[in-house]
Amino acid sequence: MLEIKAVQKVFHPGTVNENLAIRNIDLSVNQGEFITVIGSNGAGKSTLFNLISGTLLPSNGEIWLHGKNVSKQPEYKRAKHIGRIFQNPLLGTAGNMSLEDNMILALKKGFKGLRISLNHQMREYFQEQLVPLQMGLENRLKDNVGLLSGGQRQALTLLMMVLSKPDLILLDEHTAALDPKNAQVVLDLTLRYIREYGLTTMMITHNMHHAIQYGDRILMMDKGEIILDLSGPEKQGLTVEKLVKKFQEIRNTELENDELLLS
Ligand SMILES: Nc1ncnc2c1ncn2[C@@H]1O[C@H](COP(=O)(O)OP(=O)(O)OP(=O)(O)O)[C@@H](O)[C@H]1O
Repeated sequence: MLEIKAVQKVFHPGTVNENLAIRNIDLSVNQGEFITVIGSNGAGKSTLFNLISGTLLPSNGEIWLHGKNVSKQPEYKRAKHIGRIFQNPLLGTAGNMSLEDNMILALKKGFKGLRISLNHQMREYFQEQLVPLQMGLENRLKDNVGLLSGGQRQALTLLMMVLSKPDLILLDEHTAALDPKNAQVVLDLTLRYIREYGLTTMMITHNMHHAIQYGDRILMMDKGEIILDLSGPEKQGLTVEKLVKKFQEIRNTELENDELLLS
């Protein structure tokens, strides 16, 4: 469903600050696949997501989504098909709008153009959706989202993303800014939604244990390249130690820092 063909991204080309952030990436993502993405700081993970979502356009190469070349398509057009959640819990929802208004916006996006208005039935539907979060949000439909905690807000962002029925979801360290308890709640919810709705997902994490434990496939990035791409039995037998060893074999070097090992 997503094809990345020989994509490169150069920042500040032709200047002293020229930076080849994405070297030459080929990647094919299948429908329903759950991919974890790891790599040290500056490896190019977020830049790759920016290229997929259209925040950035590639310097070379092509990006295809559902058989369509979207390489030059602006972000707002791709946003109909791609849901993205960032580390910052404030980014996915509008803090100055109520929960119900936020949710109706997400629902409208999911029904792509249908007129939907907020009525009693809709409120009941929203409440039904919020109950499983176990955060009491079903009783706070009229509260401004700005009043919610970071964990509550990130859980709401996830729910809204599911309501908007994206074809592909990009999770950019979306639990990293939360305290451990809320991070686990949001991660569990993420895994539940991915399973229940068969969401095609790419998830950046600095937690190698999570990267190994979850998903069908693991990508390791380094210096703008995908240096490891494991799935099936190869992924099942992985441990953090084996991953580190593989990195060292591929790069013929010690890890430059222990960022990859943070857990
Ligand atoms: N908008 C930008 N302008 C210039 N350089 C950028 C820009 N965005 C990223 N870079 C550079 O591209 C390289 C890759 O950065 P990127 O943010 O993709 O790494 P990352 O793997 O997501 O790292 P981290 O784990 O620290 O978030 C870095 O050298 C970074 O400085």
